[in-house]
Amino acid sequence: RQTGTVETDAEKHDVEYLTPISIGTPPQNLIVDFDTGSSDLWVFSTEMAAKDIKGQAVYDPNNSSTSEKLQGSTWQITYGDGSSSSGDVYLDTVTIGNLTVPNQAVEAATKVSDEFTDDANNDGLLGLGFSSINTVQPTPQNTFFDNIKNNLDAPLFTADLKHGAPGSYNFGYIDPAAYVGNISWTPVDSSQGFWSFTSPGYAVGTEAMRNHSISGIADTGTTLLLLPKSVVKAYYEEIQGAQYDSNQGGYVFPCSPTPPDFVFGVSDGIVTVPGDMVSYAPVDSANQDCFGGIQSDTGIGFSIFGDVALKTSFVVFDAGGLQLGWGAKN
Ligand SMILES: CSC[C@H](NC(=O)[C@H](Cc1ccccc1)OC(=O)N1CCC(N)CC1)C(=O)N[C@@H](CC1CCCCC1)[C@@H](O)Cn1ccccc1=O
Repeated sequence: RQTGTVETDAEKHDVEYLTPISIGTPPQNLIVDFDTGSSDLWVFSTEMAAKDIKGQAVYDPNNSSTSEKLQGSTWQITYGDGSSSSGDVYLDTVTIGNLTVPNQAVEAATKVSDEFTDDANNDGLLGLGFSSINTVQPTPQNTFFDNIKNNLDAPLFTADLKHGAPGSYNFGYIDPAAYVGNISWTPVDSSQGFWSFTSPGYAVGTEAMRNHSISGIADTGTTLLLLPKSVVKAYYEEIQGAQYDSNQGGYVFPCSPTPPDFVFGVSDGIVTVPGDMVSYAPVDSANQDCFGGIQSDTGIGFSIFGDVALKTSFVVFDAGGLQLGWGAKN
């Protein structure tokens, strides 16, 4: 039985959290985005056109004595923000921290959309969703976590993302030093391949909780907290000068004073997103107006508890108990 831990770095404005992994023999080091909202491990590779690579590290299967091509297998993925990638598949050794999976499906990109080419810091994605939504054809492949979970002390991983500071992903154990008080547990519906749960209600600032079920997914790969239009409207109504800015594609408000906290329920507990974390980022160099970290989930079909919500807490993704645990950070 094993456990493992790896540090993840917050990019500017916590826009994404990037984590080092190594692939192949000898190990090739890449830095990727751990995404609990998807289930493919794909990386920039030597099979891509040179013009699509701008600063990223690439995986070279020919330079790994343990790589084995999964003949006839291909993959193609499109994300909620419209970005996409596709390619073919190798089995190879993948190591995260001190944990190694010898025959992990590594999806080598042959094509990526401009959003990925333009994100020089990100060499690929490591999906931590359920393997049922892996895109490899003809046979979907297991995620790193699914491959290793039976060798872990416990079939779970935790995300401890921080505001503007390195955080950590732990595998197989709950670090008691990472949280205070009790963890609030809520059941997960994995039928769509996501870490889906239903929050019983929310509150704006110091107001009383409103009974309003919000069904969504815990998604480390999404930057913002995307909620139902009615909830978002109720929140921004409490901020002087807040308005929907179609140019920015979301609600914008004066960066000061600090906006009210946003509180959402998790079964018998609550999670508080501090107002200063709701001011996602200044929209102009004058730093007058800020783009909101809480925006609408219109068109997605469910809410997304992205990094703005996750970085407030110590979050346990428990595949054994099929439950999510939210703990107050230490
Ligand atoms: C409505 S899901 C939007 C969400 N993509 C984001 O959150 C991007 C992340 C980002 C950050 C920095 C550079 C590039 C991209 O960031 C913004 O969209 N931002 C940040 C900056 C803000 N100014 C505007 C809003 C999204 O597709 N996530 C997926 C994983 C992403 C894909 C892009 C690369 C990073 C990981 C994924 O879990 C979302 N999923 C969740 C469930 C089902 C399908 C699905 O696909």
